[in-house]
Amino acid sequence: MRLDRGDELSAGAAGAAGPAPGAGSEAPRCAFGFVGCGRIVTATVRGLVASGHPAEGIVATSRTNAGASALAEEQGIRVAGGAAEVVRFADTVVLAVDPAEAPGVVAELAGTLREGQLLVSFVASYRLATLEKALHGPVVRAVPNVALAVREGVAAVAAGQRVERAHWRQVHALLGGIGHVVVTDDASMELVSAVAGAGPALFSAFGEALAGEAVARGLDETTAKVLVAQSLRGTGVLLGAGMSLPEIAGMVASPGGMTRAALDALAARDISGTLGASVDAALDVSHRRLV
Ligand SMILES: NC(=O)C1=CN([C@@H]2O[C@H](COP(=O)(O)OP(=O)(O)OC[C@H]3O[C@@H](n4cnc5c(N)ncnc54)[C@H](O)[C@@H]3O)[C@@H](O)[C@H]2O)C=CC1
Ligand SMILES: O=C(O)[C@@H]1CCC=N1
Repeated sequence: MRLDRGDELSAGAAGAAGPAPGAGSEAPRCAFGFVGCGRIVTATVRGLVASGHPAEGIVATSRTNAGASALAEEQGIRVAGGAAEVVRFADTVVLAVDPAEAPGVVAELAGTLREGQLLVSFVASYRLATLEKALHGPVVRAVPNVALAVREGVAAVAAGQRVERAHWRQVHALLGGIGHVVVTDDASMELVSAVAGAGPALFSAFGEALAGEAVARGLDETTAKVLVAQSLRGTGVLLGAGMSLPEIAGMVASPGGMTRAALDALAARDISGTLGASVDAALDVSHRRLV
């Protein structure tokens, strides 16, 4: 639902709280406000709500508000009439628009953020220094991934110079319950995006290729996909149980057995070179659009 009046926020169909349009002039404060409401924000909000965060404490806006309204229908969050309204009602503002849109949105936000109000940017290829120069306030750059949706995400974060202890608490409130938070520096963020932001897509592509090879050799497609998907999932659970990647490989590969032969074939065909080309391709895009 889009609001008609700038001082009110609406709750989606699944949300219980929030002033009805036409009621009072002050909406309850929202812990998190999202400017941009696409794939990564959907993942973040699903994770937050699944972890018990009240949906009425989340507000979002998107270009036409189609994305924000869809997420409001699904999760019960509030929809704001635009970026300025998100800033007005949220304690922490999260910027998650396309990189090409970010400079314009940041210029719009520059005049509206309150003194000391934290902005967390998920925008790829958008340097911390550029954000700080435009906003003159506390800013954190974060590279999350979509596994936040199931509270198994990872997010690397780099903090600007005006970030204080209280802001770190806000960052942990946003990301700490839905993913592993790794503190890093801005210079590492392009690489982080290439391996972890893109990570779920890369592992999915690897699984698709593996299943495809089984199908090409005669296994039916459904069976192949189930086998590979569950192998991928099980590997993740083993990692979560504390095993390292080499330990998992070592537990599978019997000396002189099938897995050892399979791993050797991968190494002989330069799996590192293949993945290196993938990382380089991602970095190339990132560096070309870096601002
Ligand atoms: N999808 C992912 O796994 C990850 C994405 N990111 C970054 O997060 C940002 C968002 O990514 P996605 O959610 O995948 O993109 P998306 O294309 O799914 O969503 C972009 C959202 O921004 C909104 N938007 C665009 N221009 C706007 C404007 N001027 N004002 C308000 N809203 C506007 C769109 O309406 C849409 O809701 C990008 O910068 C991306 O690089 C970072 C890490 C992971
Ligand atoms: O594909 C992209 O450009 C963004 C950054 C990392 C994940 N998604």
